[in-house]
Amino acid sequence: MEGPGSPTLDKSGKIFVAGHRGLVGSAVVRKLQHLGFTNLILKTHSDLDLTRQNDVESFFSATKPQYVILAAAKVGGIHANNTYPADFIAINLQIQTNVIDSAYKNGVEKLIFLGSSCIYPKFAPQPILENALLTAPLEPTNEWYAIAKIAGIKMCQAYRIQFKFDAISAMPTNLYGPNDNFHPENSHVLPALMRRFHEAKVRGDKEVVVWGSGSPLREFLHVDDLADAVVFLLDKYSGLEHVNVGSGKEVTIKELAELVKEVVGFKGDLVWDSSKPDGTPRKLMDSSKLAQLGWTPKVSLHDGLVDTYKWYLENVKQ
Ligand SMILES: NC(=O)C1=CN([C@@H]2O[C@H](COP(=O)(O)OP(=O)(O)OC[C@H]3O[C@@H](n4cnc5c(N)ncnc54)[C@H](OP(=O)(O)O)[C@@H]3O)[C@@H](O)[C@H]2O)C=CC1
Ligand SMILES: C[C@H]1O[C@H](OP(=O)(O)OP(=O)(O)OC[C@H]2O[C@@H](n3cnc4c(=O)[nH]c(N)nc43)[C@H](O)[C@@H]2O)[C@@H](O)[C@@H](O)C1=O
Repeated sequence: MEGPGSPTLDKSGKIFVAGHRGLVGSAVVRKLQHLGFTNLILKTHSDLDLTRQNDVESFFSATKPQYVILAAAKVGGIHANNTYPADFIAINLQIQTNVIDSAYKNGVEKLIFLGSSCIYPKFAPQPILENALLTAPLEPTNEWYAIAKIAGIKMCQAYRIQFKFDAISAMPTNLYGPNDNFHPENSHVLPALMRRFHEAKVRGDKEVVVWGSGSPLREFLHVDDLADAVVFLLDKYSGLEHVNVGSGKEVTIKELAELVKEVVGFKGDLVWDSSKPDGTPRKLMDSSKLAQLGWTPKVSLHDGLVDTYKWYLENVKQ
């Protein structure tokens, strides 16, 4: 699944993929390896804790990467964001500040920072254009994470303006795929439901509980598409403004739950737990800027779900 044209990036150049064992980082590594990049710098969280400024500075000064893909972050679904606000703001601010600053100081040629569609106002006009940023209040369940991500965008812009550092930002929509987090409470909706339906099918349960009202709309993108877009932007884009990365297709949570149920093969009923938050009612991004640059997604939600469930069966289930 490749974007148009082969990247002009130096395939033997050192690329530091921060967060390479996560959903996004692992997909980026697969993509880079497929394209023939040979010099990937990969450090686990225990090898290098990116919240520790001195360690990050020593790492950059010793390795001098040419490119940086910043996919390490404190990430989670609506419950995790709502329950651990201090972690979501502090860890993300620390990681991104350390990495962006050290990358600049150590001569990195290009850096891409990953934000999220939750940076936009809760009631932003839909589909959401890049210029909706900072025009109205955020969704309260994830404002701490969103504020950190907005600070990351602004830090890339500030370093570009003051130091001519080629740091860009991509704003992905809700992602899913291999190496997602399938934690029962702290994950995002899609992996949470896949696991819950699978376990209910195995146990022969009659019902599965789904959170909220089912009415919120979400836009989902397969992580292989996102990885393709990240490499595309690293290669082709050097602007001040962040770039939305979405599929352009949205479903209600009820429609998503029905789709996951079908793919997993669970035959029982859905029960809605209205004590759980819905979060933002709708967050469909306008990704026409990326389309005009020459990139469009390829993986349909149905095919992506089939692919992810196959991965889940082979890698996660007990
Ligand atoms: N998943 C999604 O739906 C979306 C994700 N994004 C963005 O994409 C990026 C990647 O997210 P995703 O892949 O889903 O997240 P994951 O949680 O799957 O991966 C995050 C990675 O970061 C690493 N990490 C976390 N803290 C540290 C640290 N202190 N030092 C070193 N490594 C650390 C984790 O390692 P370990 O597990 O060992 O801690 C993990 O490998 C994030 O910036 C996120 O905001 C944007 C929109 C949607
Ligand atoms: C990517 C994005 O992800 C987060 O925002 P979110 O889109 O609201 O995240 P979510 O995937 O957790 O929920 C989507 C919807 O789905 C409903 N829902 C039903 N049942 C389950 C369920 O079982 N688990 C979860 N998590 N949600 C469920 C849930 O109630 C909500 O209405 C941000 O915090 C932030 O991290 C961010 O940027």
